[in-house]
Amino acid sequence: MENRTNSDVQLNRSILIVEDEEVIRSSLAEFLTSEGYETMQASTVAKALELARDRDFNVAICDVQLPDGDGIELLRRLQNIKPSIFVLIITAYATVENTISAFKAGAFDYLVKPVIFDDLSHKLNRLFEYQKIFYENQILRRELARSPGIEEIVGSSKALQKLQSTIRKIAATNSNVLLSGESGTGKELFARSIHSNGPNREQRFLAVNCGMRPIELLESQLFGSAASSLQYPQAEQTGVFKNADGGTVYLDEISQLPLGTQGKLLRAIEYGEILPLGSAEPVKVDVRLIASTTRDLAEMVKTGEFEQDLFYRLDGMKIHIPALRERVDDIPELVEYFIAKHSRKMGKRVTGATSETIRALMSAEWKGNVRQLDNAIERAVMMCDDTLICLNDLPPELHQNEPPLPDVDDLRLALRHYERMHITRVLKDSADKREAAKRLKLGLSSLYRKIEELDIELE
Ligand SMILES: Nc1ncnc2c1ncn2[C@@H]1O[C@H](COP(=O)(O)OP(=O)(O)OP(=O)(O)O)[C@@H](O)[C@H]1O
Repeated sequence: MENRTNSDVQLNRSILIVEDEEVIRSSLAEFLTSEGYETMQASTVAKALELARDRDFNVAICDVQLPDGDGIELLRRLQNIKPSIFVLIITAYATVENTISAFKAGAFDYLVKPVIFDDLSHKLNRLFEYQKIFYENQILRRELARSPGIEEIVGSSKALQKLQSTIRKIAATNSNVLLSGESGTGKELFARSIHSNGPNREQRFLAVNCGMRPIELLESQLFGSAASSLQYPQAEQTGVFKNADGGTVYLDEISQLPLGTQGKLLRAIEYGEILPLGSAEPVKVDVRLIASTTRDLAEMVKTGEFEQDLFYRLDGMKIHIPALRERVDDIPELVEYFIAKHSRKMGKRVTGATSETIRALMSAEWKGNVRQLDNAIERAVMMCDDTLICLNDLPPELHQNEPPLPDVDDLRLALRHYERMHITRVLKDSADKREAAKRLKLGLSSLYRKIEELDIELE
């Protein structure tokens, strides 16, 4: 557990001043510098947004009337770029309308012109005090939510909710389970969750990778071996089936289990009995078996690579974990979770990602699924010099080939852009349009209509 206390929260004391009147702007800058703050100055909305993208600050003081827009609109756009920003609005008159619209838009407080420095100083002190408590609470909430040892399955897409509900039902039964899905989708995490929600949660959960070779080592790891027979002195003598007696054995990538070993496993399932290597004495065991596979076991039965009876024993309780690209709605939550995890580990204060970064992450292919996303975020947190991860912090392959993202706020245009990117990618990855339509869960004629509507170029 990380030893972080509330007093570790170090606030960034840079302030952006957005004011078109040069005299007011520079006198504010001079006063704030003398109070120990770092300042940046902008005279227009455009310049303020440019600075917000490039520089690190979390407080802005904005005039309500600017040559190219108004301060309230600027506040909204600043919050899009830096969601954690605190804004003080400067108004010419303290009218009720002005004040209400500033607070409604999310301003922390407002100042009336001419700005009284004492008043400004007082409001900034209050703001920084509040900001400190805000960050401390955020850290505490995360610490509480992510206590080590508790397996957390992150995401709330429809697919994941359905999966969680199936898992809860299956977990309670103590039956054997087969988890299928691409590498990195979270099969082991789900296996642990099944175990810890099951009746034998107090007992052990032991995992073995079925790709382990040579076969004797794998078998002695699984079923144990009589001491005299040990060719491999490092092998376990008791084996995981016995060590996990009463609990769960997780067989990772069961498709790699040699045929001979599959027969022995079937015996363990059917009769609750194992035969340690080099022993003539069967040993009784009572374990829940959870196996995972990235391959289609039914196909392997057809080609004679997988024992049919073992397949039937496992396939009854099969759960498929969808690939990450099939549940993109989980990505923002996973990103937040991994940012918190890695920034805590690295002692950094990265609190999120810009919306264009989230968009890029949601349109990536994620062949390595959640594991690849976890690695990408770890790298991004390491690269990030700000409080928010931006596109350039991502591994190059994740943003170099992206078509330019629309610089628009219009939701319909942004969705159209995303839809176009998504359909183009699925088309590229599919053998033909029929397959693409199936993957997109669209009728073939709807796919043709989309291609035309969205002006998608076909290769
Ligand atoms: N929904 C999730 N929430 C949080 N972390 C996740 C989630 N899914 C996967 N992970 C994390 O992603 C990584 C890969 O998951 P895991 O090892 O369970 O995948 P797997 O499908 O068993 O992979 P493989 O087939 O390669 O063994 C782990 O660090 C896991 O904790």
